[in-house]
Amino acid sequence: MSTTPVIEVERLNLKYGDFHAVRDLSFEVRPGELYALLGTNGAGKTSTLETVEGHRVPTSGTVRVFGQSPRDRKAVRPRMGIMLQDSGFSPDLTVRESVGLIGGLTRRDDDVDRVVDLVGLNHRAGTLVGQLSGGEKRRLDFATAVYGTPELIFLDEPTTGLDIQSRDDLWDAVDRLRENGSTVVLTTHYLEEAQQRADRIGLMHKGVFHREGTVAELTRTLPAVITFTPSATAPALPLPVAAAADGSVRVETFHLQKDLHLLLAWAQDHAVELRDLSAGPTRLDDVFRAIES
Ligand SMILES: Nc1ncnc2c1ncn2[C@@H]1O[C@H](COP(=O)(O)OP(=O)(O)OP(=O)(O)O)[C@@H](O)[C@H]1O
Repeated sequence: MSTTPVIEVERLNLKYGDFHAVRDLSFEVRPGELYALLGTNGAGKTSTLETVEGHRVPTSGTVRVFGQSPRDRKAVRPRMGIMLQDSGFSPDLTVRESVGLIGGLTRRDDDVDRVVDLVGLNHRAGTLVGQLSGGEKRRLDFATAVYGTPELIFLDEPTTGLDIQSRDDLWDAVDRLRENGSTVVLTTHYLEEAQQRADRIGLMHKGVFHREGTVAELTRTLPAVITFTPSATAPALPLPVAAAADGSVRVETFHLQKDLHLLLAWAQDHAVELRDLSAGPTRLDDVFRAIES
């Protein structure tokens, strides 16, 4: 597989009038990666993605997709599938007719029924778009991204409005596309999905990267947390803790396994019950919450 980046963004700046929405942003997405562009509201994710997709001209900086300008639509557009937040299909067309239009719009070939089946809408193939539920419409949006199995797929909040089964189905379909070699760029506010699936994450805040790296690299920057409530008669604890008014205590540690072992051994030796014990690695949510603190 080629190691030339699929997407190269170098010192991208985007301004809306006097407002500087994206500042000197640089990143690349490698072949076969699932790259998640995450961030706080108004961080500049949509503006960045619109530029990478070729819909917006940078104020300054360079964006290359497959080594070319994404504004070169003929060369680049057929190679990328975009799932927008709303594809804007006519409510008067059926699902099958709508999926049939995607080929003409994207200049990719595929079998309409295969795609309808892939996005789980075969039981609705003859239904008018205007009569679909919110989740079914979202699956139709997904069809625009996967039609013709493009090399690069943009998924903008793909699972918003989907029930758990539909989410699993969508991610199964994404997994199959990745097995086939597709590169995926994801935006989502469901951090768990990014934590589970992203190879790398660009975490944006106010137009720049707050952090960029693998989930492990991002979460490693914050301590893991152990919380529990010791019994009132417990002897001195074996670790420094922060106590809360309700009697619970909190341990912050970069050595979770070692400190948890120490604590459990101490509790066993002193016959102390650690009520409501919880211990876990740092989550992406914590990295997010730390942005503004
Ligand atoms: N057309 C526009 N004109 C003026 N300002 C804009 C325009 N589009 C976006 N902005 C501003 O630029 C900033 C970045 O917006 P953008 O939509 O890229 O952020 P985002 O990270 O996608 O946010 P969200 O998570 O809330 O969707 C925001 O402050 C937004 O108000």
